[in-house]
Amino acid sequence: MTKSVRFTKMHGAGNDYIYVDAQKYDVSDPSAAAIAWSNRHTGIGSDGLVLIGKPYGGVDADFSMRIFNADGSEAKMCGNASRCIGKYLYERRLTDKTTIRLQTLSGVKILKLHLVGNEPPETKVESVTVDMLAPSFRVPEQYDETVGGVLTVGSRTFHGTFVSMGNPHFVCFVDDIDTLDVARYGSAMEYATAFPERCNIEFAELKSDGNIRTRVWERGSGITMACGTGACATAVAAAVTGRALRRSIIAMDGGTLHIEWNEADGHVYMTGPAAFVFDGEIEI
Ligand SMILES: N[C@@H](CCC[C@H](N)C(=O)O)C(=O)O
Repeated sequence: MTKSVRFTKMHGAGNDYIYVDAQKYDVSDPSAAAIAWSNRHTGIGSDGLVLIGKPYGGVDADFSMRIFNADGSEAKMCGNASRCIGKYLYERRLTDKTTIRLQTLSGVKILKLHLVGNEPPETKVESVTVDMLAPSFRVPEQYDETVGGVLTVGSRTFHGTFVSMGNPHFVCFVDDIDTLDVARYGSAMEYATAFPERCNIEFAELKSDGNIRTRVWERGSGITMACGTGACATAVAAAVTGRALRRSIIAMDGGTLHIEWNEADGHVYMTGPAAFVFDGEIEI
Protein backbone atom coordinates (compact mmCIF):
# COMPACT_ATOMS: atom_id res chain seq x y z
CA MET A 1 0.00 0.00 0.00
CA THR A 2 1.39 3.41 -0.90
CA LYS A 3 1.42 6.21 1.63
CA SER A 4 2.43 9.80 1.21
CA VAL A 5 5.08 11.71 3.05
CA ARG A 6 5.18 15.49 3.41
CA PHE A 7 8.60 16.97 2.90
CA THR A 8 10.29 20.36 2.82
CA LYS A 9 13.13 21.17 0.51
CA MET A 10 15.67 23.57 2.00
CA HIS A 11 19.16 24.73 1.17
CA GLY A 12 22.11 26.05 3.09
CA ALA A 13 24.44 28.05 0.81
CA GLY A 14 23.01 26.07 -2.12
CA ASN A 15 23.54 22.63 -0.54
CA ASP A 16 19.99 21.30 -0.92
CA TYR A 17 18.32 18.48 0.96
CA ILE A 18 14.84 17.04 1.36
CA TYR A 19 13.74 17.32 5.00
CA VAL A 20 11.19 14.96 6.53
CA ASP A 21 9.77 15.21 10.04
CA ALA A 22 10.43 11.63 11.12
CA GLN A 23 8.29 12.20 14.21
CA LYS A 24 5.30 12.30 11.86
CA TYR A 25 6.34 10.13 8.92
CA ASP A 26 8.07 6.77 8.93
CA VAL A 27 10.50 6.54 6.02
CA SER A 28 11.23 2.84 6.42
CA ASP A 29 14.05 2.66 3.85
CA PRO A 30 15.75 6.08 3.94
CA SER A 31 18.66 4.97 1.72
CA ALA A 32 16.31 3.94 -1.08
CA ALA A 33 14.25 7.12 -0.58
CA ALA A 34 17.39 9.26 -0.73
CA ILE A 35 18.41 7.70 -4.04
CA ALA A 36 14.97 8.01 -5.63
CA TRP A 37 14.00 11.44 -4.29
CA SER A 38 17.40 13.09 -4.85
CA ASN A 39 17.34 12.34 -8.56
CA ARG A 40 17.14 15.69 -10.36
CA HIS A 41 15.30 14.20 -13.36
CA THR A 42 12.93 11.62 -11.90
CA GLY A 43 12.71 12.66 -8.24
CA ILE A 44 12.40 15.86 -6.19
CA GLY A 45 16.02 16.78 -6.82
CA SER A 46 18.52 17.28 -4.01
CA ASP A 47 21.93 16.44 -2.60
CA GLY A 48 20.28 13.95 -0.24
CA LEU A 49 17.67 13.28 2.43
CA VAL A 50 17.55 14.48 6.04
CA LEU A 51 15.34 12.98 8.73
CA ILE A 52 14.49 15.12 11.77
CA GLY A 53 13.58 12.98 14.73
CA LYS A 54 13.39 12.70 18.48
CA PRO A 55 16.61 12.12 20.39
CA TYR A 56 17.32 8.44 21.07
CA GLY A 57 19.51 6.24 23.27
CA GLY A 58 19.14 8.43 26.38
CA VAL A 59 21.17 11.27 24.85
CA ASP A 60 20.57 14.76 26.26
CA ALA A 61 19.33 16.49 23.11
CA ASP A 62 16.21 18.25 21.82
CA PHE A 63 16.06 16.63 18.37
CA SER A 64 18.09 14.26 16.20
CA MET A 65 19.26 14.35 12.60
CA ARG A 66 20.03 11.56 10.14
CA ILE A 67 21.55 12.47 6.80
CA PHE A 68 21.66 10.31 3.66
CA ASN A 69 23.68 11.27 0.60
CA ALA A 70 22.18 11.14 -2.90
CA ASP A 71 23.73 7.68 -3.38
CA GLY A 72 21.89 6.38 -0.29
CA SER A 73 24.95 6.22 1.99
CA GLU A 74 24.44 7.54 5.51
CA ALA A 75 26.85 10.21 6.76
CA LYS A 76 27.61 11.06 10.37
CA MET A 77 27.27 14.80 10.05
CA CYS A 78 26.10 17.59 7.77
CA GLY A 79 26.87 21.20 8.58
CA ASN A 80 24.49 22.86 6.13
CA ALA A 81 21.63 20.57 7.12
CA SER A 82 22.14 21.32 10.81
CA ARG A 83 21.60 25.03 10.13
CA CYS A 84 18.52 24.30 8.02
CA ILE A 85 17.12 22.13 10.82
CA GLY A 86 17.46 25.06 13.21
CA LYS A 87 15.39 27.25 10.90
CA TYR A 88 12.87 24.48 10.21
CA LEU A 89 12.29 23.70 13.89
CA TYR A 90 11.85 27.33 14.92
CA GLU A 91 9.85 28.68 12.00
CA ARG A 92 7.60 25.60 11.82
CA ARG A 93 6.98 26.03 15.56
CA LEU A 94 8.38 22.67 16.62
CA THR A 95 10.37 24.54 19.24
CA ASP A 96 10.55 28.04 20.65
CA LYS A 97 14.14 27.52 21.79
CA THR A 98 16.85 29.59 20.16
CA THR A 99 19.56 27.26 21.41
CA ILE A 100 18.91 23.71 20.26
CA ARG A 101 20.80 20.52 21.06
CA LEU A 102 20.88 18.37 17.93
CA GLN A 103 21.88 14.72 18.19
CA THR A 104 23.91 13.46 15.23
CA LEU A 105 25.89 10.29 14.63
CA SER A 106 29.01 12.31 15.50
CA GLY A 107 27.81 13.84 18.74
CA VAL A 108 25.42 16.52 19.97
CA LYS A 109 25.83 19.80 18.08
CA ILE A 110 24.53 23.03 19.60
CA LEU A 111 22.68 25.34 17.22
CA LYS A 112 22.34 29.02 18.08
CA LEU A 113 19.64 30.73 16.07
CA HIS A 114 20.05 34.39 15.09
CA LEU A 115 16.60 35.96 14.75
CA VAL A 116 15.23 38.95 12.91
CA GLY A 117 11.76 40.49 13.29
CA ASN A 118 10.09 41.53 16.51
CA GLU A 119 7.19 39.22 17.24
CA PRO A 120 6.22 35.75 16.03
CA PRO A 121 5.11 34.95 13.32
CA GLU A 122 7.29 37.73 11.86
CA THR A 123 10.34 36.44 13.71
CA LYS A 124 12.58 34.58 11.29
CA VAL A 125 15.87 32.75 11.60
CA GLU A 126 18.34 34.81 9.63
CA SER A 127 21.38 32.65 10.26
CA VAL A 128 22.56 29.88 12.53
CA THR A 129 25.83 29.27 14.36
CA VAL A 130 26.65 25.61 14.96
CA ASP A 131 29.17 24.36 17.48
CA MET A 132 30.74 21.68 15.29
CA LEU A 133 32.92 20.33 18.15
CA ALA A 134 36.65 19.75 17.74
CA PRO A 135 38.26 18.65 14.49
CA SER A 136 40.35 15.52 14.41
CA PHE A 137 43.28 14.84 12.15
CA ARG A 138 43.60 11.10 12.16
CA VAL A 139 42.28 9.04 9.32
CA PRO A 140 39.87 6.36 10.59
CA GLU A 141 41.23 3.90 13.14
CA GLN A 142 43.02 1.54 10.82
CA TYR A 143 45.28 4.39 9.63
CA ASP A 144 46.89 6.14 12.53
CA GLU A 145 49.00 8.70 10.72
CA THR A 146 48.03 12.32 10.43
CA VAL A 147 47.61 13.22 6.84
CA GLY A 148 49.35 15.67 5.29
CA GLY A 149 49.02 13.31 2.39
CA VAL A 150 49.72 13.21 -1.27
CA LEU A 151 47.35 11.83 -3.89
CA THR A 152 48.04 11.53 -7.58
CA VAL A 153 45.32 11.46 -10.23
CA GLY A 154 46.64 11.02 -13.76
CA SER A 155 49.57 13.37 -14.13
CA ARG A 156 48.53 15.70 -11.31
CA THR A 157 49.66 15.43 -7.70
CA PHE A 158 47.64 16.97 -4.86
CA HIS A 159 48.99 17.71 -1.40
CA GLY A 160 46.23 17.73 1.17
CA THR A 161 45.31 17.71 4.83
CA PHE A 162 42.93 15.13 6.25
CA VAL A 163 40.50 16.68 8.71
CA SER A 164 37.56 14.91 10.32
CA MET A 165 34.63 17.09 11.33
CA GLY A 166 32.71 13.99 12.37
CA ASN A 167 32.90 13.02 8.71
CA PRO A 168 36.08 12.77 6.63
CA HIS A 169 37.56 15.54 4.48
CA PHE A 170 40.72 15.86 2.43
CA VAL A 171 41.53 19.53 1.81
CA CYS A 172 43.86 20.41 -1.05
CA PHE A 173 45.08 23.95 -1.60
CA VAL A 174 45.58 24.69 -5.28
CA ASP A 175 46.38 27.76 -7.37
CA ASP A 176 43.86 27.19 -10.18
CA ILE A 177 40.60 26.87 -8.26
CA ASP A 178 38.43 28.57 -10.88
CA THR A 179 39.41 26.26 -13.73
CA LEU A 180 40.16 23.02 -11.86
CA ASP A 181 38.19 19.98 -13.04
CA VAL A 182 36.56 19.20 -9.69
CA ALA A 183 34.50 16.32 -11.08
CA ARG A 184 37.48 14.55 -12.57
CA TYR A 185 39.81 14.83 -9.60
CA GLY A 186 37.19 14.70 -6.87
CA SER A 187 35.53 11.54 -8.17
CA ALA A 188 38.87 9.73 -8.32
CA MET A 189 40.03 10.96 -4.90
CA GLU A 190 36.76 10.05 -3.14
CA TYR A 191 37.60 6.40 -3.75
CA ALA A 192 41.38 6.54 -3.11
CA THR A 193 42.64 3.53 -1.14
CA ALA A 194 43.89 5.91 1.57
CA PHE A 195 40.24 6.49 2.46
CA PRO A 196 38.62 3.22 3.53
CA GLU A 197 35.34 5.05 4.22
CA ARG A 198 35.66 7.14 1.04
CA CYS A 199 36.15 10.86 1.54
CA ASN A 200 34.77 14.34 0.90
CA ILE A 201 37.26 16.35 -1.14
CA GLU A 202 37.72 20.13 -0.88
CA PHE A 203 39.80 22.15 -3.31
CA ALA A 204 40.68 25.56 -1.94
CA GLU A 205 42.61 28.68 -2.80
CA LEU A 206 43.46 31.66 -0.62
CA LYS A 207 42.35 34.75 -2.52
CA SER A 208 43.75 38.27 -2.38
CA ASP A 209 40.73 39.51 -0.35
CA GLY A 210 41.68 37.03 2.38
CA ASN A 211 38.70 34.75 1.72
CA ILE A 212 39.22 31.10 0.92
CA ARG A 213 37.49 30.09 -2.29
CA THR A 214 36.46 26.45 -1.95
CA ARG A 215 34.92 23.97 -4.37
CA VAL A 216 33.63 20.66 -3.16
CA TRP A 217 33.31 17.05 -4.27
CA GLU A 218 31.11 15.40 -1.68
CA ARG A 219 31.28 11.74 -0.84
CA GLY A 220 28.03 10.19 -2.01
CA SER A 221 26.66 13.30 -3.73
CA GLY A 222 29.35 14.58 -6.11
CA ILE A 223 29.75 18.28 -6.80
CA THR A 224 27.65 20.37 -4.43
CA MET A 225 27.26 24.13 -4.17
CA ALA A 226 28.63 24.11 -0.63
CA CYS A 227 29.56 21.82 2.24
CA GLY A 228 29.35 22.99 5.85
CA THR A 229 31.64 20.37 7.35
CA GLY A 230 33.90 20.90 4.31
CA ALA A 231 34.08 24.63 5.01
CA CYS A 232 35.07 23.88 8.62
CA ALA A 233 37.69 21.35 7.47
CA THR A 234 39.06 23.89 4.99
CA ALA A 235 39.36 26.60 7.64
CA VAL A 236 41.11 24.17 9.99
CA ALA A 237 43.46 22.97 7.23
CA ALA A 238 44.26 26.59 6.36
CA ALA A 239 45.11 27.27 9.99
CA VAL A 240 47.28 24.19 10.54
CA THR A 241 49.21 24.85 7.34
CA GLY A 242 49.81 28.51 8.23
CA ARG A 243 47.62 29.94 5.48
CA ALA A 244 45.15 31.60 7.81
CA LEU A 245 44.53 32.40 11.45
CA ARG A 246 41.60 30.94 13.34
CA ARG A 247 38.83 32.84 11.59
CA SER A 248 38.16 32.27 7.89
CA ILE A 249 35.53 33.24 5.39
CA ILE A 250 34.90 30.30 3.10
CA ALA A 251 33.43 31.33 -0.25
CA MET A 252 31.76 28.43 -2.05
CA ASP A 253 29.73 28.29 -5.25
CA GLY A 254 26.39 28.63 -3.43
CA GLY A 255 27.31 31.02 -0.64
CA THR A 256 29.69 32.03 2.10
CA LEU A 257 30.23 30.55 5.54
CA HIS A 258 32.07 32.15 8.46
CA ILE A 259 34.21 29.73 10.40
CA GLU A 260 35.97 30.22 13.71
CA TRP A 261 38.28 27.61 15.22
CA ASN A 262 38.06 28.78 18.81
CA GLU A 263 41.34 28.78 20.67
CA ALA A 264 39.82 28.44 24.14
CA ASP A 265 37.72 25.28 23.67
CA GLY A 266 39.20 23.91 20.43
CA HIS A 267 35.74 23.77 18.84
CA VAL A 268 34.90 24.92 15.34
CA TYR A 269 31.96 27.34 15.04
CA MET A 270 30.22 27.65 11.70
CA THR A 271 27.83 30.53 10.92
CA GLY A 272 25.75 30.79 7.79
CA PRO A 273 22.34 31.02 6.18
CA ALA A 274 19.47 28.56 5.77
CA ALA A 275 16.52 28.87 3.41
CA PHE A 276 13.23 27.20 2.54
CA VAL A 277 12.72 26.22 -1.11
CA PHE A 278 9.31 24.53 -1.20
CA ASP A 279 7.04 22.00 0.53
CA GLY A 280 5.59 18.96 -1.12
CA GLU A 281 4.16 15.51 -0.75
CA ILE A 282 5.54 12.33 -2.29
CA GLU A 283 4.29 8.75 -2.34
CA ILE A 284 6.34 5.88 -1.01
N1 LIG B 1 26.91 18.63 2.76
C1 LIG B 1 27.28 18.27 4.04
C2 LIG B 1 27.97 16.96 4.27
C3 LIG B 1 27.10 15.77 3.86
C4 LIG B 1 27.72 14.42 4.12
C5 LIG B 1 28.95 14.12 3.31
N2 LIG B 1 28.69 14.04 1.90
C6 LIG B 1 29.57 12.81 3.80
O1 LIG B 1 29.32 11.75 3.22
O2 LIG B 1 30.31 12.85 4.79
C7 LIG B 1 27.71 19.41 4.93
O3 LIG B 1 27.19 20.52 4.71
O4 LIG B 1 28.48 19.22 5.86
